[in-house]
Amino acid sequence: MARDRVLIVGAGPVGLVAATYLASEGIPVTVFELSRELPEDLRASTFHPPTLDMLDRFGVADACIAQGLICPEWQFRDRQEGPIVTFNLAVLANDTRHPYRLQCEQWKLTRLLRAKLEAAGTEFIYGASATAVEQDDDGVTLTVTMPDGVNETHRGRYLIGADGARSTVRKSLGVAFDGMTIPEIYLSMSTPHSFSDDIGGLSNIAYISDPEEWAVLLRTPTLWRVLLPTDPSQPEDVIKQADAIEARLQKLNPIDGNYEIAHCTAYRVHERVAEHYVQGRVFLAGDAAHLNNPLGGMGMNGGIHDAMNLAEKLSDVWKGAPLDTMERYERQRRKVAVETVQMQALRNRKVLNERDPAARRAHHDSLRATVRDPAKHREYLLQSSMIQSLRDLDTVA
Ligand SMILES: O=C(O)CCc1cccc(O)c1
Repeated sequence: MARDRVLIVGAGPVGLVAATYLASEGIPVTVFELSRELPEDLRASTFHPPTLDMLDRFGVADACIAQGLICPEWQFRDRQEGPIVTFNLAVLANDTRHPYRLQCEQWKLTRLLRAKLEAAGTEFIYGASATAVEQDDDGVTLTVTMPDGVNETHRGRYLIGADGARSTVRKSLGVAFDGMTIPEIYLSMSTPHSFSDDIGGLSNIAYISDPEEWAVLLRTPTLWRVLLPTDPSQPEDVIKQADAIEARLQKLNPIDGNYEIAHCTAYRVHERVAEHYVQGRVFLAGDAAHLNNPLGGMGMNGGIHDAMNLAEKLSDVWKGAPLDTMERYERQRRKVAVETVQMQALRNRKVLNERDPAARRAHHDSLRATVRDPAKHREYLLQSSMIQSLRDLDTVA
């Protein structure tokens, strides 16, 4: 007999949001995490308005807001021309309870959710490296290798793979993950240096276009994050060399003295969507199901939206709805990944590094016209804040 529970692989925001939803419905959950502790590194830090609205359900939105930075504005700038437009999320006041972007490190959310789950008696198994998933008519069997090298098997009624881009769950199901790798390496850094002290009128979130080297500047409660595209033919250790980083930051924003670098990573970026999100009793969510470039901060948010949609339907299934209810999860959320998130992320990258001066000018003019017109301004922000994609879900059978 299957142990009567849902197994969740991955204790990132996606896995823990799904776990919290299910636990709040009285459904027993076991969470498996590869690391020995919840990771505290700097990953996603942007929370869009509807994600905060969702987190309200668990009583954690206010605690994230208290630990984060409320950003009602974000900017599009150009390295040569300076500010092009400033979007103001206050125009969404009637569309969301949180008309702003919140900059808050994702680990603050996972800590809050874990505390809630632990208080509710949810089982966490750390250091568990998932190696295989099998299923039969009664349930699923997850095999994990523990830090001492011992293999364990765990049974459950259903399994959620929220185990990230290299998802073992997805691989174990043999689900294709087609798409492409972007021909750039992204160099992501953080520094305590305050860019807004040097650059007049700089918003806390700024996308800066340039035909040679676009940039993103993003402020978190304690640091500024900088994202730069990098030639992929260079080895990672060369890209991350201190003097190379210093030269690039000085070119972006010259200062006296050197930049202090708190954190630096270089990563390859993929645009991929899993062929299936649902295979019998096993479901994929977040990066395990879809990957896109980070421009626009849609990765973690989209993953949390997956987790809410999935958990709501799985909760119905647990209470007696047919298993094929889950197929609609795939139809709805896969469509969002392909038709909205991926398209938007690719467009964001294209406009940042547009080389044709006429096309660049046309884009800047179109942004200015959008911000000038209140209806267009709101419509643009409904899209970029991921509200519209949630509203459109109802149109999917
Ligand atoms: O657009 C966003 O919200 C995230 C873009 C970004 C900024 C800084 C570092 C990084 O890895 C991504």
